[in-house]
Amino acid sequence: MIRIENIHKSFEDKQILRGISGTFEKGKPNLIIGSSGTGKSVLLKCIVGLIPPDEGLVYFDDKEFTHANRDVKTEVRREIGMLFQGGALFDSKTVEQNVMFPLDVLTKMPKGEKLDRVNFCLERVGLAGQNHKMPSEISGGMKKRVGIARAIVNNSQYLFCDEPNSGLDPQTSILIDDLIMEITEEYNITTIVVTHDMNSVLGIGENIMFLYKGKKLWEGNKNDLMNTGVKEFDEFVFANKVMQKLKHL
Ligand SMILES: Nc1ncnc2c1ncn2[C@@H]1O[C@H](COP(=O)(O)OP(=O)(O)OP(=O)(O)O)[C@@H](O)[C@H]1O
Repeated sequence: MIRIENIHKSFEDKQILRGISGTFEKGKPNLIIGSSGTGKSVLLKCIVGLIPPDEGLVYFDDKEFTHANRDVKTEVRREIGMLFQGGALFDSKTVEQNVMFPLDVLTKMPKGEKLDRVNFCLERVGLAGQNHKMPSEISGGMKKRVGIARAIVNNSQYLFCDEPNSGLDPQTSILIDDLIMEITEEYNITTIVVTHDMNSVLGIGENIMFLYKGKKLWEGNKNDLMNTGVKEFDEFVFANKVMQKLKHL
C-alpha cells in the first residue's frame, strides 16, 4: 500500500500539485487519470522520488519515504519497478539483457539464477524464447511486455506505469492492461498506472483518482463513474464519444 499526504509541488511560480492526499491499495491497479498537463506525471515522479515534493509525505507501507535516510530510500527503491512511457528499453541490449539489467545492478545473484528469473518473467509476460531478439526486431506491444518483465524481475512490491498504452492499438492496449492487472493481483503488489485512456479506466479502473489542475477532484471505482456529480470529471470522461453514447443508453 502507498499513502500520500498533502503533496504540493511548484515549478518556479507555477503551482502544479495543490495538496493531494490518497491511498493506493495493494493487489489491484490504482489509476491516476486526468487531462493533459494536469499533473499526473509530476505526482508519479513525486511518489517515486524522482522529483522532491515541496510539501507532503509519501508512505510505502509503513515507511515514510520523502524524508527517509539514504538506507531506507535505497531499501524502498529496490522494491520499485517502473514501466516508462514508450518502454524505454536499451536499444543496444537484447530482450534478455534488458530484463536482466535490474538484477545486474541491484543484486549479486549468480548468472544462472539471474537467467532463471529472467526466463520466468519472460514466460509470465508471454515472451518465452524471445531472449535474443533486439528491441528493433519486436513490436510495440512486445516492447511493453519486455518493460513489464523488467519492472517485476526484482520481485518488485511497487509497480509504476506511466501511460502504458501510449502508441499501442486498442486491442494490444487491452492485453497490456490485463497483464498489468493480472500481475498486480497474482503477486499482490501495489500498482499505480497514470493514464488518460478511457478504455483503461473502464477495463481496470478499480481504484481511480481523478486530478484536475493539480487537485484531486474525485476518487472511486469504474462502476461509479457515470454519476459522480463532478462537472470537471464528466467533461473529461464524456469528451469520449463512446462514453457519451453509453451515458444516453
Ligand atoms: N521539470 C519540470 N519543470 C517545469 N515544469 C514542469 C516540469 N515537469 C512538468 N512540468 C509542468 O507541469 C505540468 C504538469 O505536467 P505533467 O507532465 O504532470 O502533466 P500530465 O497530467 O502527466 O500530462 P500528460 O497526460 O500530457 O502526460 C505541465 O504544465 C508541465 O509543463
